[in-house]
Amino acid sequence: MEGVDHLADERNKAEFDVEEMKIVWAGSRHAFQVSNRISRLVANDPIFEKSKRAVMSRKELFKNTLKKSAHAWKMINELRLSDEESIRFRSFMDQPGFVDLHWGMFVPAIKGQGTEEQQQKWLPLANNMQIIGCYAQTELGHGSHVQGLETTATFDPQTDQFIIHSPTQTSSKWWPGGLGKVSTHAVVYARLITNGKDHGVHGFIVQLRSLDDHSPLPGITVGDIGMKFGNGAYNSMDNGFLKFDHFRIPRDQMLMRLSKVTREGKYVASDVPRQLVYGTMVFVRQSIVSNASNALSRAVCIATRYSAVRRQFASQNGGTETQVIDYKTQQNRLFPLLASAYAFRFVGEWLKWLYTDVTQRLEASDFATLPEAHACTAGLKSMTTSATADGIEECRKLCGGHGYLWCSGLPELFAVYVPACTYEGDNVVLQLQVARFLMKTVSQLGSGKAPAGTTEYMGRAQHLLKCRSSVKKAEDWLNPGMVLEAFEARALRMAVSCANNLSKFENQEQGFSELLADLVEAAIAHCQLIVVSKFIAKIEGEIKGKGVKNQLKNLCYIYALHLLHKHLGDFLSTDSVTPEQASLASHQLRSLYSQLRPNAVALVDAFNYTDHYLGSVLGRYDGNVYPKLFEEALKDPLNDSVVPDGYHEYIRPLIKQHIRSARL
Ligand SMILES: CCCCCCCCCCCCCCCCCCC/C=C/C(=O)SCCNC(=O)CCNC(=O)[C@H](O)C(C)(C)COP(=O)(O)OP(=O)(O)OC[C@H]1O[C@@H](n2cnc3c(N)ncnc32)[C@H](O)[C@@H]1OP(=O)(O)O
Ligand SMILES: Cc1cc2nc3c(=O)[nH]c(=O)nc-3n(C[C@H](O)[C@H](O)[C@H](O)COP(=O)(O)OP(=O)(O)OC[C@H]3O[C@@H](n4cnc5c(N)ncnc54)[C@H](O)[C@@H]3O)c2cc1C
Repeated sequence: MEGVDHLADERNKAEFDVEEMKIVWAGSRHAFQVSNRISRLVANDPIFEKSKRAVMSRKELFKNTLKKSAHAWKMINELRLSDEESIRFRSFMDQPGFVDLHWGMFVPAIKGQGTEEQQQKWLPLANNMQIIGCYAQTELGHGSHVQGLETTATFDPQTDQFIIHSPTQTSSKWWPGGLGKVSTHAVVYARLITNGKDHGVHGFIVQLRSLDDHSPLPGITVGDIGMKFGNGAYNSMDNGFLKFDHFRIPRDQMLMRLSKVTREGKYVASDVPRQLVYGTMVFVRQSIVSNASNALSRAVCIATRYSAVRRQFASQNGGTETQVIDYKTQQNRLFPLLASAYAFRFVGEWLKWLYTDVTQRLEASDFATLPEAHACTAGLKSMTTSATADGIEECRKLCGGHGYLWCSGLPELFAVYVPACTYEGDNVVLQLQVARFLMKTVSQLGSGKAPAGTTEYMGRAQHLLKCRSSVKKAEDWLNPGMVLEAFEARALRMAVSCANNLSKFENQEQGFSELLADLVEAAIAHCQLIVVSKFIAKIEGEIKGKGVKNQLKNLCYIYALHLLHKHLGDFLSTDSVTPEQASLASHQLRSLYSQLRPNAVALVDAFNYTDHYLGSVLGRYDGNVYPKLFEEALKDPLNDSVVPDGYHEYIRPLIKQHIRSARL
């Protein structure tokens, strides 16, 4: 029934102040107000309608993205929206497009790697979108191995120019978003060569297309790399290829904040770590962690509301059928994902703080925390995106058959989200960076250099390598100290075990490659510890609103104990818990699920998502699922006619042939 809230009973059960939880979720009252206002602004504008994306051709979808982006830009300017509001605007617009790379990577690359002079020249043009840029790093032959890139930038002292060239087919740029059809400029990563010497990979600002008619400049071959996974989905983005044929740019278009080439062709490296050339990736990895909580919370919101609407099988005493959310199996699959969405939100907030802190330190030439910032951004990007991609797919299954329908919103969400496990660094490659960092930290234990930040716990190795968990009853698993100790012991023991095994190899690099799988596991254990510890820190802070803290505590322990259950092998094999303690954890987890159950719908309402943003018939706020599923079905182009196109060519002859042969 239209206008009826089919989830009203669920909402009435809530034991906490949902409005206050909305503020916790948003991060602050101000952030909530911005999100609330901007999400409704987007939802109420018909230009941002998105339900037809699955049936649009690639060209229609791309043009629709251009239209939406241009309209968004007009509104942003007319309404004089702040940066924060504009970022929210883009997020609620919910359509991947060239603007993401322009604002998300091109502009940050110039800010991070350009000199003051270069920033003054290029940023006003980029900020006004008089030029549109992308981030052209990956090539056909190399993505992960950045030092293996083949594009060259050779300095020509005669003309004071760099000659940008793609010497092989594998050196063609391949994948950059916004490159295929839109970008006028790119930050291109190429091997810098001066006087015949290769100085490794550096960034250059390169104009690709004419600002008059958009045609590629002579010496540039550029286009789109073709359709990607899923209908609609990430196909709104023009990921592109790019080949240079001895293309010339002025010397001052090398991004020279970190190192430079003089008029005479002398290469001058500054004393800052060369890894700062990877700074844009660190920035984006940090933002991807916050985005993981957005994507996962959307999927969880859909699956939770639908699980409360959906009923299957009568209870034993007859009567009404059971809401599927009441099955313990459903809770065991769904509630940890709900808890993960909150966990990733809070670790995302913390990572933003860490990123701001390291940026300020770098400006003051303090590079001490750079390795940790790299390890945290890489590891958390990897861990949260993998868990989110798996979580979205689990939510689809939690919605049964209807979850597979496009209008559930879940297939498209999955198709758009899943490349996050690959872009900005393949998730395994990134965990190996964390593992390297951990092995270095372990090797320095006892050297007098106390580990700090997220590896501080390793400084308590003497205790953590020996301790036995003191959990004796199920409620002990609600003790933050006991939970943390189990996670710290597991992470440290896995890292130390890897380090011990590594030390048995004469050649460290060979040992590292033999032990890759174990190293990844150790890195994941460390990252999970970070997420658990930041969630615990959150619930130990000040939290307003009736019952809000209590709900967050339940979510925090569900998050931690489900990880313990999922990775029980690690916890048992490292003796971090006993089988009896593990069984007490499972008991506690079941009890937490029961406590969470009446609050489940209210906990997803706290995300404050509009129906437009969710884009799901199953996740509608009012729970009016069945009539709307019919409405959606009837909108499908196949239902435009009763007898389908192709009947006369292909169905009728078959049937007629059958009738003829049956008569014979
Ligand atoms: C119209 C509306 C407008 C409104 C406006 C709205 C605004 C909208 C904003 C939108 C924002 C959206 C956000 C963006 C969306 C993103 C979309 C995705 C697009 C995807 C882009 C990409 O994928 S770009 C390409 C990414 N590529 C990679 O990630 C490559 C992965 N590989 C690497 O990073 C590295 O090569 C490595 C980490 C694998 C290292 O390899 P290697 O060992 O060979 O390294 P080195 O020898 O170079 O270095 C070794 C040494 O350095 C340390 N190190 C490595 N990386 C770093 C680092 N980043 N920082 C610090 N240190 C680093 C490494 O650990 C080693 O240290 P040792 O001590 O020597 O061990
Ligand atoms: C949707 C999308 C958007 C993108 N946008 C951009 C963009 O805007 N700009 C840009 O420059 N790039 C972009 N990329 C490229 C992206 O950054 C790379 O694809 C990514 O970094 C992975 O690199 P790769 O493709 O070389 O994977 P590969 O490294 O070839 O990975 C293949 C397999 O090998 C494994 N592997 C590789 N190295 C190791 C190792 N050392 N140890 C163990 N296993 C290993 C990986 O785990 C993986 O299983 C985009 C990619 C996608 C999918």
